[in-house]
Amino acid sequence: MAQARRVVVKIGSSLLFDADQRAVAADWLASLAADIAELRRQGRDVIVVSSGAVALGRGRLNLSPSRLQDKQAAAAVGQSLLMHAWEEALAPHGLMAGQILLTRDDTERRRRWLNGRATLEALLAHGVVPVVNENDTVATEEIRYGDNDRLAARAAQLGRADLLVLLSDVDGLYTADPRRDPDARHLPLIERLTPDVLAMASGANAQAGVGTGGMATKLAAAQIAASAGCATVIASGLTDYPLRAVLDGARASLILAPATPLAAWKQWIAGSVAPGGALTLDAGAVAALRAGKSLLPSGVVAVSGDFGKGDSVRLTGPDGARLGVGLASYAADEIALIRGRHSDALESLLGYRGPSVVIHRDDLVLEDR
Ligand SMILES: Nc1ncnc2c1ncn2[C@@H]1O[C@H](COP(=O)(O)OP(=O)(O)O)[C@@H](O)[C@H]1O
Ligand SMILES: N[C@@H](CCC(=O)OP(=O)(O)O)C(=O)O
Repeated sequence: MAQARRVVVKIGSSLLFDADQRAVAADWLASLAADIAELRRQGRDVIVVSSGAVALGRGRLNLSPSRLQDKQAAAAVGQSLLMHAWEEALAPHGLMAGQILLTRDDTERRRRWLNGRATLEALLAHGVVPVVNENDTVATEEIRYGDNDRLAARAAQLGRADLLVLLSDVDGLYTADPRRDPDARHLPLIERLTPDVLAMASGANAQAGVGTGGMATKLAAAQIAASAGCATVIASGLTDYPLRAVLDGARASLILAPATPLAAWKQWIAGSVAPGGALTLDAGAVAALRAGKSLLPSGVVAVSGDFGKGDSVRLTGPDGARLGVGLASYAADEIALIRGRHSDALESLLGYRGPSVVIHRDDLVLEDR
């Protein structure tokens, strides 16, 4: 955590909701908010993934829903209570909360993904703490995450975080469920999530009552995060100032990621996307890209194919030589309009203010010469 540039912190319902008081665990949340403020003072971006809407809504409505639509109704009531709690906790530190509600669909469709990513970046640029939860009111079984551990991993991927912190009621991964097996050993460092490691975790803890995850979903989340170049820490949220405790050396489990977020993102672009079109560039643009710059509209000579914003496109030089592949910030018909033009002219040509580049350098993978 002391090295991370961008941290996603996930808080489960059982930590945020005080079941005895049937209300937000306000003092604990205030201590977590102080930790978040401290991380931000250190120059780190923080994204929160917070459960608790269903639990809070149940309390307010005084019902124990079992049908999906009743849980969704509880979430609708509880989500505003949840955001209010975050606003109140962050305000003493001069911080604002910004609500982001996602379904699995939003993180699987590329255009929505890019929009979500842009919003997240804009919130962080404005100094806001994004507070992410599942969009429970519209999520049906097919498009639900169901637990916020995996949602948190997707948020980490969306935000290109380098650390995901899953705060739980247990201080990390053990060789077996420590509630059931007194001989279970704590594992401080997991270099790779092998099948043996994955088999150590069991599913949801029926006793806990609120929350849906269990250790198995935490490891599933850590796997998603690792593939996006993000390490995961599983730590106890049962103490006040839980992030400070981890920084001070409290027992926790660290699951490493094999690459950096940017390298993982570029591998994904290079490997898993079939290009939907092509751009021919002039010699100046080729030289600029080789020097590590983004692609400006002025360097695009020709567009082919019918691709949308966020789709991958092949890039070729003026002589037809293959240059690489990248994700387009604009659709093919828009690039046809703005190609060869200066970035200043884009707004009047397109009728809205979009990105100043056709392909951002982070979204670009060049072939070796
Ligand atoms: N191998 C394991 N190591 C640690 N905890 C485990 C393991 N297998 C199962 N568990 C259980 O997972 C629980 C954590 O999951 P859960 O209660 O869903 O957390 P949260 O509500 O914080 O998401 C622990 O309290 C523990 O009983
Ligand atoms: N979106 C739901 C949370 C789902 C859930 O319980 O997740 P978790 O606490 O990770 O087991 C809510 O806000 O109540």
